[in-house]
Amino acid sequence: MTSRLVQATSRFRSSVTQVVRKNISNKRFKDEHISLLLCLHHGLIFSQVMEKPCILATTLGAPGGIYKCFEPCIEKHFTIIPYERFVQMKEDFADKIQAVFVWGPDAIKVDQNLLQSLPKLKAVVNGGVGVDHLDIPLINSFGVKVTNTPGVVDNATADIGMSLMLASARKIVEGHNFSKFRESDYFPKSSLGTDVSGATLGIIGMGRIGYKIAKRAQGFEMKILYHNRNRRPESEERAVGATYCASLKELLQRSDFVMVVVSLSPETRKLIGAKEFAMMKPNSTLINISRGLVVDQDALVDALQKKMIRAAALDVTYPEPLPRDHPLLSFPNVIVLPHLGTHTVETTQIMVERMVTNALAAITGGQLPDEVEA
Ligand SMILES: O=C(O)C(=O)CO
Repeated sequence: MTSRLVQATSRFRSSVTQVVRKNISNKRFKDEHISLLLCLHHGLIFSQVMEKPCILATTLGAPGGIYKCFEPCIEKHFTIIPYERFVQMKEDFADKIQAVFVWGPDAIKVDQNLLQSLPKLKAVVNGGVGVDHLDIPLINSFGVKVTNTPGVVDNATADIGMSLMLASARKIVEGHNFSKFRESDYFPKSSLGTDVSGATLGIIGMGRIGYKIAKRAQGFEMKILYHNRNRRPESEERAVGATYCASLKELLQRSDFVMVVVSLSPETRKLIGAKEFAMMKPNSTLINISRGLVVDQDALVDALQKKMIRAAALDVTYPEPLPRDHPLLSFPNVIVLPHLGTHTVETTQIMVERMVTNALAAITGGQLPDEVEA
């Protein structure tokens, strides 16, 4: 009798599992259905459905989670647990998650609590290059590695920097708004732009992205200055004709466009503040594509109000996005983007593939292509 019951239960489990699997792979079940089934049959089918290693994806499924369309590339190797589902069913997922995927300064904090709740975690895998939002020593103290995607983001981020510089110089956003909402037929003369060609560009931070910007600026016949922790005579100065400024002050005093590309660290936090704005030319433009906190935003508002600089163009702010009533959004000469540095289909695809490679390496104990050391 007992053995017949065991056999019947086992047949029932296997037919339920097959139905669930088929419907998951055909995408006929919605997330809620899957969650419900997993709850109902927890213990019966769970281990069979979750046969791939699990990752916790922190913003994949969020409203506007742009990475959703890249799920197939991840799902080849992993079962994705969106953060929202994890929060609802922590006990079910906690000991199955082996990697956490985060995208830049994500809404979700990888903190002590989260790390403590994931005993099988091997890696925190970051999309993008900046890892200032991750406490690497803390993460490493749990025996967990951190990876990012260097190199992959350089062209797209440099392109955003150039787009912001050109858009600000040539009043692209103001011109568009005039065309769309105009109250008269004449674009005001006071709205004349300024030349990029032949102007002086000061790049703060001559890493891989700074170098890509310098290469692009060369095509615009710009004079290129740079300020960096280390001088880069071989690759940067000779290749792109950039001139090193040992002091930030010199760069600020000489540049028509100041492009901030440094990564955020305790040394670069509020690197550009009231003192620095006072050094800039009154017709200069500040472009920030690094992290919002590298610029003191209150000092920027003050500098714009006092016309100490001509304009600002920002891909990054704090917070992101800015509240709609933030004073920076009230200036016609300020462009604010919602951190679009890497947002192209091609770059994001490569970024996700690199994240998958890093996660697989961490889980299988292989060599990590992009480990970030503390
Ligand atoms: O790669 C990053 O960290 C970025 O923020 C690109 O904009």
